[in-house]
Amino acid sequence: MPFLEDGGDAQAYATMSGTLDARLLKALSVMGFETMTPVQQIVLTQMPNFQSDCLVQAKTGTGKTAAFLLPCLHTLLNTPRPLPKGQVGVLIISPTRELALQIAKECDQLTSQLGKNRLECHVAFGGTARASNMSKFMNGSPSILVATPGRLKDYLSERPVASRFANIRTVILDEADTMLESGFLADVREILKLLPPKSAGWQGMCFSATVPAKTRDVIDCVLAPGYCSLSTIDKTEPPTLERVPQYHVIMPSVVDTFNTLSSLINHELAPDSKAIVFGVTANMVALYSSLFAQGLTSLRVFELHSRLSQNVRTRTTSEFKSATSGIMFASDVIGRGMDFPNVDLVIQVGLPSSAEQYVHRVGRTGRAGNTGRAIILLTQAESFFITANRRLPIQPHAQTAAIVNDAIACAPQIEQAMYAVDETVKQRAYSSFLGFFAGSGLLKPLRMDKAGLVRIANDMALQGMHCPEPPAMEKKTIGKMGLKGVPGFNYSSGGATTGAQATQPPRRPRVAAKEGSNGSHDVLSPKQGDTGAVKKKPFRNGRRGGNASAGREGW
Ligand SMILES: Nc1ncnc2c1ncn2[C@@H]1O[C@H](COP(=O)(O)OP(=O)(O)OP(=O)(O)O)[C@@H](O)[C@H]1O
Repeated sequence: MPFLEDGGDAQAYATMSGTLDARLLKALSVMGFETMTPVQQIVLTQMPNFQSDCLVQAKTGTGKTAAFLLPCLHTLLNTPRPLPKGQVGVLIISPTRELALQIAKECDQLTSQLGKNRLECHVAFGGTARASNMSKFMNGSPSILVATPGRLKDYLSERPVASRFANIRTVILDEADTMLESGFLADVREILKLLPPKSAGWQGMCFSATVPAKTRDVIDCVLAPGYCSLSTIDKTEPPTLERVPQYHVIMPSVVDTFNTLSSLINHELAPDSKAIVFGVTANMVALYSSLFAQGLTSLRVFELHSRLSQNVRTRTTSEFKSATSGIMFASDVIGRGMDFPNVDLVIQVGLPSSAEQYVHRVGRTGRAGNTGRAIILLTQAESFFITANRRLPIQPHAQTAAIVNDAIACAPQIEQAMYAVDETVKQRAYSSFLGFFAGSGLLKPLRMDKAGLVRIANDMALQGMHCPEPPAMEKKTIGKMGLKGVPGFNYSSGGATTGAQATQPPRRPRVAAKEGSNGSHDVLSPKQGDTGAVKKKPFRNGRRGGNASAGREGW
């Protein structure tokens, strides 16, 4: 299918005959890739040569994976210095496990026509058995490795494994802006120290939809001076795809989240829809998913976040990829790069970690030339995100009033469904909500003190989750969140709650808050062998950093 974002003539892959390896061209044809996407075209026709260092920027969902795989695979297949057996020639570093698997799959498809000269592509990421994976790697002939930073660092710390990289030809950072953010940068630097030096001549490639100015400072970790910079993005355009109209729905407070989300889903989704709903923390996502699985939607409910086992994550990813309809409640583990075909709607509940993350999440729809819609559901207090990011083309949802009104009618059904949700799920969601806010740096710009945060969390638990009392919290956990001594908690002592100590009477809050899993958005924790944690600062100009309009009464 030709897919050019802005119209114009798509160049056929057939025109690359003689330039691109014939076996790769055959594989592209088998995959149904007849014409190049703009990023593929710019890389394959404008890079000085296929071995050049490059920084490539293109919008989400426009085919960056093939754009970085094709030049390096061509080089591997046509080099006068064939790769010694067992040596890794191409290393792709990806921020998430799911993305690593997706890239490896596309690589296998592109190398499917090599016959007995096939190139082995291996993956390495956390959450899987280290020993058996490593022995598979050591006993195989991996020419290509797709890895997440944590597990890769771990692999490289073993000398026999590191020796497999002595002939490395290309190092690729996918989602380069994430890989070069503070949470990951240390890992990336560490990995580069364990690889042959840049002076050994390997090619560096950095691909991303967004390249914030600050990441350019560190890009020289991977790219040699004078690298080629390519972009298919017109700087005057909004950073998301034009074909994805984007809307906001503003609800009064966080207590209204569940009813309003239900109303929004009723308004937006048809029986054949395929949608992703992003929540801010893994445990909030788990709550949405448990709630909506109580018969609130006729669509099949999928759940994906870091608190699930890797087996479940992998199975869910593959099932949602092939599903023709369904609703996936997800955290940022799939916020970037993941390609789920035919997603027609993306809903974001609460604040994304940054404007860039907002853009990446929107990019889960409207992919490969398809259409899609994106909606962000915020509380009144969180609506500063819209004004702080005017460059994002987010319009008020035309049916906001009806959606917010109909939320009231959804209340009885939500209440019933909430009773059926496991108390542990609610407790974890409550705790993650507190943890996120307490550690987010958002309290100050929202003019909310710690006692106010606990009050709002309790309101959400009592009125939103219909808990009989605020979920019990261990003193130790409260201390870790920096909330020691803050009134309003229902302390547990080794599992038993002492509810009388601090339960507040149910009270309709004037405002709301949002989320967090142990104080963090659910983006790849280095502990899970995935990525670095998101840095949490208040928003400003698209990044967290504070905003004058954020401090509404009630926060
Ligand atoms: N030349 C092509 N012709 C048809 N389909 C293509 C072509 N190139 C890529 N695709 C399809 O487009 C979709 C998006 O590709 P891909 O996942 O590589 O995008 P991306 O730019 O890496 O996205 P993100 O920024 O979200 O990481 C995939 O389903 C892929 O199979």
